[in-house]
Amino acid sequence: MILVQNLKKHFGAVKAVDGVSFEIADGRITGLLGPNGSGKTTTLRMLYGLLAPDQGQVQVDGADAVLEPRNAKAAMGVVPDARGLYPHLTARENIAYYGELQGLEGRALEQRIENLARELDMQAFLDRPCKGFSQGQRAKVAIARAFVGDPQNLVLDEPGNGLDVMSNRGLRQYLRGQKARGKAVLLSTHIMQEVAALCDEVIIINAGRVRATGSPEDLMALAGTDNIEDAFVRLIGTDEGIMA
Ligand SMILES: Nc1ncnc2c1ncn2[C@@H]1O[C@H](COP(=O)(O)OP(=O)(O)OP(=O)(O)O)[C@@H](O)[C@H]1O
Repeated sequence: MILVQNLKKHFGAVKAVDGVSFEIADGRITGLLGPNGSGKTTTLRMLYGLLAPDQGQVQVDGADAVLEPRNAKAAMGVVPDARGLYPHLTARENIAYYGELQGLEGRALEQRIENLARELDMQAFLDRPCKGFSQGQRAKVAIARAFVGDPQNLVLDEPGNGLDVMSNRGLRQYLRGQKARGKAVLLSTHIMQEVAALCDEVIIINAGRVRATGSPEDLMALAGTDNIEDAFVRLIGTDEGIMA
C-alpha cells in the first residue's frame, strides 16, 4: 500500500505538485490521469525517491520514502518515465542487476528472467546491449526489471508507451494477475481505453492538484457522462478540457 499525504514540489514559480494526497490500495489497480504538465511524473518521481518533496509524505508499506528510502524502495517496482536502463548492459544484465539488488540469484533469477522474457516477448533482444533499443524494447526491459523481484507495490509511468498491441495486452493481463495476487498497482496513462479496461480507481489531477477520485463508474456518474473520456475532460476543471 502506498500513502501520499499533502505532497508538494515547486520548480521556481511552477507549482508542479501542489498538495496531493491519495492512497494506493492493495489488490487494486489505480490510474493516475491528468493532462500534459499536470504533475503526474513529478508525483511519481517523489514516490520512488528520485525527487525530494518540498513538503508532504510518501509511505510505502509503512516505510517513509525520505526517512527510510531503502525499505520504501525495496517494497516497490518502478517503471520510470525515462526508463533509466544501463546502455552498455544487455537487457538480461539490466534485469539481473535489479533482481540481485532484491536478493534473487542463481537458477531462481535465471528462471525468472526467462519467464519474463517469454511473457513480454523479449527473447530476440535479451542478450543485446540496450544502447540503440527502440522505445518499445526499452519499455519491455524496464517493465521486466520492475517485476523481477516480485514487489508488493508497482508504480508505472506510462508503461504502455511504445508497446505494440500484443505487448500491451500482455502487460494488461500481467497487471490484472498482480492485482489478483493482492499487489498495489499505480499507473499513469493517457489511454482512456486502458483506464476503462483496467483501473478499479482513478485519480484525476490537474495543475498539481487532485480534482477527483473514484472508480471509472463513480467518475462518469459525477461528471454526468457515459464514457470515461468525457468524464475526464469535465473533471479536470477547465471548460476547454485536455487542450487547456
Ligand atoms: N525539473 C524540472 N524543472 C522545471 N520544471 C519542471 C521540472 N519537472 C517538471 N517541471 C514542470 O512541472 C510541471 C509538471 O510536470 P510533470 O512532468 O510532472 O507533468 P506530467 O503530468 O507528467 O505531464 P505529461 O503528461 O506531459 O508527461 C510542468 O509544468 C513541468 O514543466
